[in-house]
Parts: sequence; C-alpha cells; structure tokens
Amino acid sequence: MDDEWDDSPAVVLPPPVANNGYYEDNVDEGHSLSRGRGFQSFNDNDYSKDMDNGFGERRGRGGGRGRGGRGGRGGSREPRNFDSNGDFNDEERDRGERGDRGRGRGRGRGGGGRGGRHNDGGEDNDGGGDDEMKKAPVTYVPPEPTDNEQEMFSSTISSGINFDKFDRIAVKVSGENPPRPIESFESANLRKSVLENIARSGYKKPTPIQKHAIPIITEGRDLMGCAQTGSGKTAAFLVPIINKILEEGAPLTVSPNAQPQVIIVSPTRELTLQIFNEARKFSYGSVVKVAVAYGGTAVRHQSDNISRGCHILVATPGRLHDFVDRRRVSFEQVRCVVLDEADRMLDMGFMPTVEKMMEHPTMVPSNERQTLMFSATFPEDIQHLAGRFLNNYLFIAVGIVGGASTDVEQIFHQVTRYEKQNTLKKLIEENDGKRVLVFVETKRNADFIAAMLSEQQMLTSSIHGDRMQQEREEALHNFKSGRHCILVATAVAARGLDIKNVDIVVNYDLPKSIDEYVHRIGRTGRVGNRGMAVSFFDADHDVALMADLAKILRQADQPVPDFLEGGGTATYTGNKYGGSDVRKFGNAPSNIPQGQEPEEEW
Ligand SMILES: Nc1ncnc2c1ncn2[C@@H]1O[C@H](COP(=O)(O)OP(=O)(O)OP(=O)(O)O)[C@@H](O)[C@H]1O
Repeated sequence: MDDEWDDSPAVVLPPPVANNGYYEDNVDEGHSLSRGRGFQSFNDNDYSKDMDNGFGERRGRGGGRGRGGRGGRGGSREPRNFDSNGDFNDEERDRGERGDRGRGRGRGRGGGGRGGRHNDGGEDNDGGGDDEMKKAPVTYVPPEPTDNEQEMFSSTISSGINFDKFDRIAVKVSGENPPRPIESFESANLRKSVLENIARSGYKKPTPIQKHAIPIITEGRDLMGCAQTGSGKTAAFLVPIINKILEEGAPLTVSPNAQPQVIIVSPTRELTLQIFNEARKFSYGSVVKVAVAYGGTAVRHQSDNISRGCHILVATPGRLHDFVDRRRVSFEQVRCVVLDEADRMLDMGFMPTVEKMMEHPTMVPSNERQTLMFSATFPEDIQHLAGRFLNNYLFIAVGIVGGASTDVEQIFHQVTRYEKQNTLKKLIEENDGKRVLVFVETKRNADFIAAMLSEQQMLTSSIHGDRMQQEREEALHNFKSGRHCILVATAVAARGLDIKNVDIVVNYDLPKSIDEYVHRIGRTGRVGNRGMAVSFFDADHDVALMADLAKILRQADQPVPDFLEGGGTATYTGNKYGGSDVRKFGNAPSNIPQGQEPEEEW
C-alpha cells in the first residue's frame, strides 16, 4: 500500500525569487481564472463524474482542470443555466450544493460525509488515502517556509486604534480554581526567546483572551476559550505551548513514525498553514520544531519533513489521519491537543475525524494530556459534545460568545438576486484600491464572479475547494500581497484567516448560518482596527437569517435596517447559542469595569 501511496516524484518548485515564496511565473493574473476546471465544467453539469481525491480536491474529467495549458479568458464562453443577469439561477445553485453533499455521502468514508452544516469550501476532513491511491497522486510541493526574520514577522496585523478598548470587554472565566490572569507578557514567566518573539511580532500587551489563557495553559489546565474574531486566540495558545515545551525540555523523538508532543488541528488547509507559520514565529531562534500536514500537497514531501522530528504538528484532520493510518505519525507522546475553530471541528462534519483522533489506540487519555479548544462561536450543543474530550476544564468567554466584532461596521443592502452583480461592481468602483473579500455560497459562483470582475479590469482571484491547492495558495498570496485587490471566496476563507488590510468584506450571498456570518465579517476589523462588512440581503433567499442578523446588529450597537426587523425569533435566544459555560458554574465575571454590567449572554 505504501508503495502506491506516493511513489511519484514530487514536483519541486524552483526557489522563490521574491520574499513571498511564490515566484512570479506562477502568479495568477485575474485572466487565468478560466484555466483548467473553470468554465469547462459549467457546461457539462455532471457533478457525479467529478472525482474527489479525498483531500477535498476535485478533478474534472479528463484532467480538464489541470494546470497545463492556459484556457481562454474568463467568461469567454457563455455557460448554460445562467439567468439573464449572467449569475447562476437558484435551481442550478441548489443542484450544485446537493451534488456536493451527495458525493460526500456516496464515498461512504470518513464518517459518512458531512452533516448538517453547509460546506462548499474545500475544508479538509476526509483522510482519503484510498481514493488518492486510485488516482494520480498530488504532486504539489508548497514553497519552503521562510527563515528570514523580517519576512516571518511581517505578516502580523498592526493593532488598531480600538485595541485598548479590548480591556473594557467583560471576561467571564468559569470552572474550578482558575489561575489569576496576567497583566503583561513580562509578568507571565515566559522564556527569554518567547518574549523576544512576542516583541518581534509587535505585541506590546496581551489581549484579554491571552491574559486569561496563558496562565491557564501554563498550569496545564484544559480550556475552552471563546473570544471575538481577530482578538489574538492563536497566540493565546501558541505562546504558552511553546514556552512549556522549552521549559520542560522533553527530548525530540526522531523516527519514521513521528511522535509529536503537541497536535493542533484546524478545519482548512490555509488556516493550518497560517497556524504553522505563527508557531514558527513564536518558536523562532529556539529548539522547538514545528511541522505541518495538510491536503492537496505531495504526501512524501510532508512525510519526510515530519519524520525529521517535530514537537508540534499542525494539521488538517484528513491528512493527519492519513499519516496516522500509515504509521507515519503516532499520538503516544502527545501532551497537548488543540482544536482551533473548535465548534466547526466538533460539528457533524468533522466530529467523526476528531473522535477517531481522540480515541485512537495510541492517543494519551484525556486525563493525562491537555486539551484546548478555541473559537469565536461556540453553540451550546457543541459545548456539550466537547465536554467528553475535556478534563475538568476552564471556560473563558470574552464578551458575547458568538457576537460580531464591534469594530466591523455592518451595512446591508436589500437587493434581488438580479441586482447583486451591478451592486457589487458599483461598490468596488466606489472603493477603488481598497482590498475587498467577497463571499459567495458556491464554488462555481466564486469562479464566475471572479471572472466577471476580471473582465472589468478589476484584478481578482478566487479561492474555493475545487481549485488546486497551488492555485488556492497563489490566490491567497496575491490578495495578501495586494497584487489582486479582490478575492472571491467560498466558506473556505470564512474562518481564522488573518489577512492584513482587508478593508471590506462583502456577503454577495449571505451564509446559511449566523455563526458563519460572524466568522466571515471577522476577516476585517481585526486587533482593534476598523473594518466594514457589506451584505446583500435577498428577501427571497435570506429570510431565515433575518432575526439572527437583527440580533447580531443590536448586540454590536449598530442600526438595524427596517427590512431586517420583524423577522421572527432569533434561533439562538438567551443562553442557547453558547453565551455561557454549559456546566453553569456560578463564577463572577472577572473584570467587569466599574459601573458596567456584564454583556448580555446568549
Ligand atoms: N497582543 C497582541 N498585540 C498586538 N497584535 C496581536 C496580539 N495578539 C495577536 N495579535 C495579532 O492580531 C491578529 C489576529 O490574531 P488571531 O489571528 O490570533 O485572531 P483570532 O482571535 O484567532 O481570530 P479568528 O477568530 O478570526 O480566528 C494577528 O495578526 C495577530 O498577530
């Protein structure tokens, strides 16, 4: 089996010429959006014949989406089933979604496909080794991560004018004997090298989640941490984890069967890569070794890296299980497991994979390891599910769990679906030069909208689960670097991605769930910077979200447009949505500024 697994020579990219790791030849200019799969497959509409390689990457028939040969310019063919406005009609969109889900179930592996939550974005769940063996193995080798100090630390978003307002947000810590929060990084008993890396990152003082989580993790306690988007949750777990590895000095095991001490899993490849790079930052100049494993990339390359030994392995669940099943990774030395975007990791789609990891025969039992979970949203039903993996855990809620960042101005336009395209074009024209992240619900619409904007000379990339991993990373890189001001994305980019200078998030299509809305708009307005989210509300399509949107707006102290009023009851009233620890500890909020009531819980 192993021989077939990945016996093709890896495609190794030439060394990067710029400090970004992507070399200019590969840069996707907007016009290349029609390459490969793009519009070819709009015309055949036969989803069942697409194949999924098990890592969330689909190949069109006959290699139609290959990277070889550039296709014609985007939009040069008129795809069937477009309505008069050129957009996909609803019937088509629904069929696409059903097709995706159907295929997920049909494979009958990885826990029977996705559950109730919509996934149209190339999240990486299914181990998929068997499928990959039957097909041409993936040969993409991502650029080597940089060791240049300046490049490593340049991705940090500088904190904005509202950073100090974080301190006014009520924090509630519940559970037994929580340690006292730290007031500064210097008072946290961190090693010199970790403190130096915090300073290199430009962090002057900890955010509320960091103040509370750092001592909790240092004490070895399990934790469920909830804080708004863009408030520093990643460093809240990476800093104490790396510090502990250095303090404890446990030797690194180097063997073909890697035995990491820390496993960090997240739902998407891009987020996994981002956490990997953050972990490299905070361990810079130290002995701590960090490795990464995510789908859509050459397996042998990652396997070789991991087998050189790593203290921390950051992975998507699908690729992680592939490595575990093939005995390239085992959990017997694990001292800490982190689920980032934990509510997503524990929903019906990912739960089977998480269970498989937590209950793996080599996994250290929950009372002998530390388990940490973080997210901006944490519905109560998911908290209940999470409890079985945690041991006497502490729960931190910074502000309203599931609430939107108050630094994001939320604007709504009521439109029909026929008006969306022109409204988007006008919005982009009016905000010339600004960096705009546009969310759509389907992969095909992402391609279509990106091609449409590119035709208007608006340099645009797209990112979604049908694009090859190399294309996904290039699209994100182009957007991050400012080469393309517009990125059109599916849900794959909704969670966790930390991109500098995103001025506007556009919900061209509103998502189906309010938690995804909160994560999406949280791509802007991060670390105290102001941002703007513009959502196109289509009364024919989005009525189910009305009440939840109105509630989110009110809680963020923002005006509710008339057309969102009277939409019934929010789906997450009172505590139901996860505004508090489901165990109902009576601990008082720890830092309510004088004269201020705790935030409403919901
Ligand atoms: N103490 C700090 N001071 C200044 N900047 C910080 C601090 N902590 C984190 N940051 C920066 O804030 C940005 C957002 O952090 P991070 O990505 O961890 O947010 P998050 O809470 O995980 O958001 P999301 O819920 O969207 O995943 C990053 O660029 C990070 O480097």
